[in-house]
Amino acid sequence: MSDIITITAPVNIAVIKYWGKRDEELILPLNDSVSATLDTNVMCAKTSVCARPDINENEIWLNKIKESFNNKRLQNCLNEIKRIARVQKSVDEEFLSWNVRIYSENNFPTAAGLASSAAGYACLVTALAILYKIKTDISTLARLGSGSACRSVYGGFVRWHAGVKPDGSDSIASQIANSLHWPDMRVIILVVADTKKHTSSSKGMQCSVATSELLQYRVLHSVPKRVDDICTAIQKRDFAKFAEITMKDSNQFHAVCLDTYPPCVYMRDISHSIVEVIHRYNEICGEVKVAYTFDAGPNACLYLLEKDVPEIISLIKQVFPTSNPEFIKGLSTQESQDRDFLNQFPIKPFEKDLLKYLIYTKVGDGLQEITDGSHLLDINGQPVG
Ligand SMILES: Nc1ncnc2c1ncn2[C@@H]1O[C@H](COP(=O)(O)OP(=O)(O)OP(=O)(O)O)[C@@H](O)[C@H]1O
Ligand SMILES: C[C@@](O)(CCOP(=O)(O)OP(=O)(O)O)CC(=O)O
Repeated sequence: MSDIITITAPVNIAVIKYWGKRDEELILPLNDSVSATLDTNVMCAKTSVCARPDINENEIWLNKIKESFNNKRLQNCLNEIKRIARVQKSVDEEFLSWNVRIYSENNFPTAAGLASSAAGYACLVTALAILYKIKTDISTLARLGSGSACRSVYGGFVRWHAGVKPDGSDSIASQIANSLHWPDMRVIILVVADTKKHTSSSKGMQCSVATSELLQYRVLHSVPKRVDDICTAIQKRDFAKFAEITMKDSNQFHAVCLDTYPPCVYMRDISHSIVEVIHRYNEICGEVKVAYTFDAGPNACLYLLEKDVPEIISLIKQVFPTSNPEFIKGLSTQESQDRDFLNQFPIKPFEKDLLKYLIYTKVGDGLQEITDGSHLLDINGQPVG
């Protein structure tokens, strides 16, 4: 019988996007990417695992529902961890013969373009690596589940190095700066839709690699310089530069999606309206105070500094009116009292409830092992509650 191992893992949102693989099986990217890891107190995946002789087949439960284990990525992760355990002789053969139960929950919408797979796989492989007592680079294991998951292993600002080796051994994530480096950096996620998206990132990027000429240009000419420049901007805490690169990279990524044949359309009218509002706001301020970025979905992720949060929240509520009494989730915040500024803002309010809610959060730490006993499985390996 094994102990129960429980891990929490964060979501990460890329500012230089990963889009396109050079190896589908090993999940090796065409380009480096850079992200910020978000606070697990607001958004996280939590996973408990155990191995027992009385579990008849490997099981995975996601958000209280038993899912099929017949999932290639999941099996690749488990097989690789067991292979390493055999090589390192970290557990005995009997332990290796037992089946596992994986029980995972996300405290935010799954498969909605909010990086659930990143948090989920980072959590899962870390819990299994501890269960099988192996010593290895966790980001490499997480990458086998979902590329972007390798960046959720670390807190703060993270770079995933594409690497050049065919076996992927140099395709790993590393920390650029920890979560305390830029303490006033804040993140607001504007949730337009929290339902499952039509074209998964995996399918979408496969199609882009096959058909988009712009993707080739992006990989060769745009990303290398942007990655260097944004790492420098992060080191120097140069918000204006960080923001400009973030927005340009999001725009180019979605241009690649449209250059894909047939096109992958992830942004919606409301997404484009958010882009317009942010550019108008920055223009009026005479400096770049807020950046937007969009993953493979319509939801916007805004990066901004803490001092500007009240004004931006008030502006969003004015331009995108809501009837949701619980519109703001996450950290507590205040709103701006500067009615003059808001009254003079040149974009008139859109129709009500285009935005479902927003999540206010900050840059946070990476993975954490839960040692206070709040597991999702009890001592008999059964789901708690
Ligand atoms: N906590 C979890 N544990 C294990 N697997 C998970 C977990 N959360 C999500 N997943 C896996 O990730 C899949 C969702 O990945 P998908 O890439 O479609 O969406 P997303 O990660 O929310 O969006 P994106 O990657 O575009 O930001 C789920 O169907 C499931 O297989
Ligand atoms: C747009 C993105 O969010 C794409 C993420 O793609 P995934 O990591 O979900 O793809 P797979 O490796 O196929 O699982 C950009 C990013 O996070 O860098």
